[in-house]
Amino acid sequence: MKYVIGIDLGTGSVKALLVDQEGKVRCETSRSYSLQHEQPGYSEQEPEAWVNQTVDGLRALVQESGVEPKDIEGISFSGQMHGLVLLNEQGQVLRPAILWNDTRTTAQCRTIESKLGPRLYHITKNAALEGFTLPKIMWVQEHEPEVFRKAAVFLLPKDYLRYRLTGKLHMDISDAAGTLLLDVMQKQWSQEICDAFGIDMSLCPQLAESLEFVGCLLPEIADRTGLSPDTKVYAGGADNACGAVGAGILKKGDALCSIGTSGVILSYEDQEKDFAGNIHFFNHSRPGGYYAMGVTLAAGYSLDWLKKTIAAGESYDAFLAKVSEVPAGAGGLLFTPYLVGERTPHADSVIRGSFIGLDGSHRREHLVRAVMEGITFSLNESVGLLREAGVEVGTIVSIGGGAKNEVWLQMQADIFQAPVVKLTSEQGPALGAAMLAAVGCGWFGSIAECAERFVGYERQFEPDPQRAAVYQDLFGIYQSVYASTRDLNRRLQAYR
Ligand SMILES: Nc1ncnc2c1ncn2[C@@H]1O[C@H](COP(=O)(O)OP(=O)(O)O)[C@@H](O)[C@H]1O
Ligand SMILES: O=C(CO)[C@@H](O)[C@H](O)COP(=O)(O)O
Repeated sequence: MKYVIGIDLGTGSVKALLVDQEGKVRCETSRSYSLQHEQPGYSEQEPEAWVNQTVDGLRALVQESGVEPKDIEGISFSGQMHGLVLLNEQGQVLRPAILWNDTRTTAQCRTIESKLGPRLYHITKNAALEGFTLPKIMWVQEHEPEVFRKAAVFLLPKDYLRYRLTGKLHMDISDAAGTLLLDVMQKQWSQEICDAFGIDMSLCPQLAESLEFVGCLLPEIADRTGLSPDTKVYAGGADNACGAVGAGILKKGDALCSIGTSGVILSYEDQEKDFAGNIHFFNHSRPGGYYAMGVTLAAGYSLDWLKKTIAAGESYDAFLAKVSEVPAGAGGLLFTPYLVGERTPHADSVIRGSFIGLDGSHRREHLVRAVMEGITFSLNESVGLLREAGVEVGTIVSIGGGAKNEVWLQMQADIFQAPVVKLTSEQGPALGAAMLAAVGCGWFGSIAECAERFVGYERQFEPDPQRAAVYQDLFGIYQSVYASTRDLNRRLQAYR
């Protein structure tokens, strides 16, 4: 039997999956690392921690699986999007990576808008948002000019990891689409955007398709992990593109809900479509494909925050056990998940979360249910934007940590008013990365062919008409909380 490895470089941890030719997960490991929030709105990570934890996880994967290293044919990657890694001429990291959920770049976004006007959307198909990479590059240019002067190339997180594993510098197109420097339809770096902001084109790395073979493992990495130096490495993709691959979202009409640290609603698109910048539009890992996506910045993060705050040390199952005892609507308690600001539909780095309607009778499970509902309402705003743009959102495949809980899956069906499907084996973007390696190795003729073997659907959750009606009503109230708390949060900003 032959194997491939899929690596997902997430925000909280790196996960490695060893998958066989039947699509069965033979072994998995996970290693975590921390986030640094030096100031409110800042979110950084040390790229060296990604490398060390990945190498450690790979070594454990090889050892625990007992598989012969020569039988592991290929590796590919999925990674948290948008994070800025700057390297000097020698390939050394110049400063900590500035991550997707860092919101310090509002001023740079306004500069991008005023300088490029409609050209930004025309070229990149996206709006200027704090999380994207170009504003981060501009922030370093303005605030750390001595660092910027030394910068020879920029990479995204999983591209840096791949560089350290292979010694080869590339960025894959699905991830490059989230930089605001890529001409998304032409799949080329935009000279016009680089010129507008004094960025030398040499800062942009060589582009690769997700399925492209980029090299083999460095001997030093093979030594440290126990893998063969002949293991073939394929470029890989953005975590949301890989999540889509791993969930079989590969043709028009397919839609995905992912609840990880962030939350995502995504639909496959087979051609250019105008979302007027309200929704992200990126290249898919399937060659020639695209996807439209709305993002809730603090989805799983919000539930994690509540768990850490009121139930530290408890398992998720224990923490969520009583949620099913509380009816839809959490006893009149509403939560907005704006703990780190918001992306879709309110691109707002200043807004923060609220509990509205707290009552003396509310117990812990009301808070927990309200947080789960608030996250799902936020994702429903993205479902609404897709539907308004004419996308038919039918069945939605649900992945990520949020898909582990059946009450939450049913809640998704009731709030989205769409059937929600759970995968047989929910491995998230790491499985998508393994599938890219499997296709790269030539096991299958296409990603779709691989998905037929690797992706299975276990159960479908149908919307319950009564609960759907309750949620529809509450959703209207939820939507008005943003406008009602916007100015309050601006006034509170000084106290953060
Ligand atoms: N058993 C569970 N039930 C419901 N939600 C869970 C469970 N376990 C984790 N989660 C949620 O999923 C999130 C982590 O999801 P994951 O897909 O692993 O995230 P990431 O890839 O961003 O690190 C947590 O923040 C938490 O909110
Ligand atoms: O910013 C985005 C997408 O635009 C995020 O989805 C990141 O890609 C991080 O994802 P998770 O760690 O939550 O999976």
